[in-house]
Amino acid sequence: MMVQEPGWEFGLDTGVSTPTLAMSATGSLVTTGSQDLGFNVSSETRCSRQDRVPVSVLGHWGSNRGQRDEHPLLALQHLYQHHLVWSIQGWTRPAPLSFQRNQQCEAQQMRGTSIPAAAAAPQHDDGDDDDAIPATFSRDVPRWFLCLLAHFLSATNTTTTTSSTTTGTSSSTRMDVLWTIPPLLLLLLWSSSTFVFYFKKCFYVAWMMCLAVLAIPLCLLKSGGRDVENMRVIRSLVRHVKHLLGLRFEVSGWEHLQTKGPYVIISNHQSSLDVLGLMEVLPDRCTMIAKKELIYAGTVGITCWLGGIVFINRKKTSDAKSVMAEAAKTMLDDQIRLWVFPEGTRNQRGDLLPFKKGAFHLAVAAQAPIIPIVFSSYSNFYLRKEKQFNSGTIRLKILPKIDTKGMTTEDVASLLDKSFNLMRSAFLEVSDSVPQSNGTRCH
Ligand SMILES: CCCCCCCCCCCCCCCC(=O)SCCNC(=O)CCNC(=O)[C@H](O)C(C)(C)COP(=O)(O)OP(=O)(O)OC[C@H]1O[C@@H](n2cnc3c(N)ncnc32)[C@H](O)[C@@H]1OP(=O)(O)O
Ligand SMILES: CCCCCCCC/C=C\CCCCCCCC(=O)OC[C@@H](O)COP(=O)(O)O
Repeated sequence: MMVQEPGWEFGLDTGVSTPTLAMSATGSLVTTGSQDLGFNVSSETRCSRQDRVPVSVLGHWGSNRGQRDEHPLLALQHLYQHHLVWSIQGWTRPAPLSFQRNQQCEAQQMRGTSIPAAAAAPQHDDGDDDDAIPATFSRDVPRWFLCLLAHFLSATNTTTTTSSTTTGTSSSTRMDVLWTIPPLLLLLLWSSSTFVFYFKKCFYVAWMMCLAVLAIPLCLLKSGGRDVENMRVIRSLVRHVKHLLGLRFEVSGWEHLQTKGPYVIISNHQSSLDVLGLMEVLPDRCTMIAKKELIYAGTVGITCWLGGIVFINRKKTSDAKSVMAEAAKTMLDDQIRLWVFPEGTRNQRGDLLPFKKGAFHLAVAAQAPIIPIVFSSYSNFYLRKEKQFNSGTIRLKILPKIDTKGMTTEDVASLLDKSFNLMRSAFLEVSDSVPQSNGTRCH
């Protein structure tokens, strides 16, 4: 249900007396849990201290609790009770909000959908009445944070206005602005989980790119070119990245990786973060099958090529099949292990996607065993839609090998089914028992 409900105002107490603080209050209401409440409140405005920001409430109340037809304001009230946070330009901290009915639209609203009494009347926050919408939310965006932001904005403003007249003043205010950036960054990291989400993602990609710059000469020195042995270099360079992102791995079933000779590892694929878990358990002489687009990922692409990664064109099955048939031969000739993501794409839907057949054809062609590895669900610390990237624990479960000796292409379908069922139940099991995220503050 989409409901447009104009004429409600959020009073936004900025806590800052400067009239220069301009805010674009475009945001969405999100819960700290993982429910998709699908409720948006948006407004673009400039405001100063205690301005009332006119917003239109646009939303659909899509929880799975049978409340679809609920009035959006009642839904909003409900959300408040569930500790939702108000996000302004991506800062997801509870902001001091107050609620007031816009007189101009009163008539319009009376004609439209009925408005629940609790939401319609301005309320007073007595601090312990959880059933009403409080008039002012006391879980403030810290005042000093807003002061610093205001300082930053006014310093930027001063720089623009003074730079044309006095060079000295301009450079000192520029220094002022520069000095404001690190604490501002820290404060944003502290106060906004959305900012943390983007920051960590950008940091991850940038850091991996930098590590790859280091990896390229090291790989060339080690092997003189493309060689699976370069994966040792890559593995040791990537191992520490988990600490920087606040991630922890709990690995079980190490003994199943003690298999000699070539084998095919299959695992579920949730995100590019899988690389961290992969490097945690990567056996010697093991490389991966990857989509060919990865080779164009700058320094990371070059490193992947140097590590002997086999690139396939997923859009051309015949090409992919012949590359994988070649890989089966190389596995045997060079005693190599291959890691395949049989889902064929990233998937974070809380279950496994149906498997593609390539990995099983590969194992049968090389008569090599399959070792399934399951990564627990990332949903307890990483939510792409909700822009959450907290610290967390990932369970990696290495399952016993599945032999393929004597199998032919006829057996591929049953081999796939067997592997899928084993991995699916292991995935549900490890995801169920995985500890919850350490919270938004522990990044
Ligand atoms: C220092 C720091 C630096 C940075 C450090 C970087 C670290 C370095 C980490 C890298 C980490 C990489 C991570 C990448 C992760 C991905 O790139 S995931 C995406 C790429 N991977 C895959 O797609 C693998 C899985 N896909 C497959 O196996 C698919 O089967 C294929 C081969 C692509 C074909 O796909 P499809 O045509 O869509 O579907 P599918 O139904 O499976 O096959 C169609 C037909 O072909 C047949 N077929 C399929 N495969 C074969 C085969 N091999 N032989 C014979 N017949 C076959 C099937 O039997 C089927 O025929 P029918 O049985 O139905 O008659
Ligand atoms: C053309 C660009 C390819 C994307 C690579 C972006 C560069 C990322 C840089 C640093 C991250 C470090 C490790 C990267 C390895 C991630 C490989 C990956 O996760 O590829 C996605 C692929 O499994 C499935 O792709 P789709 O889900 O079908 O889409």
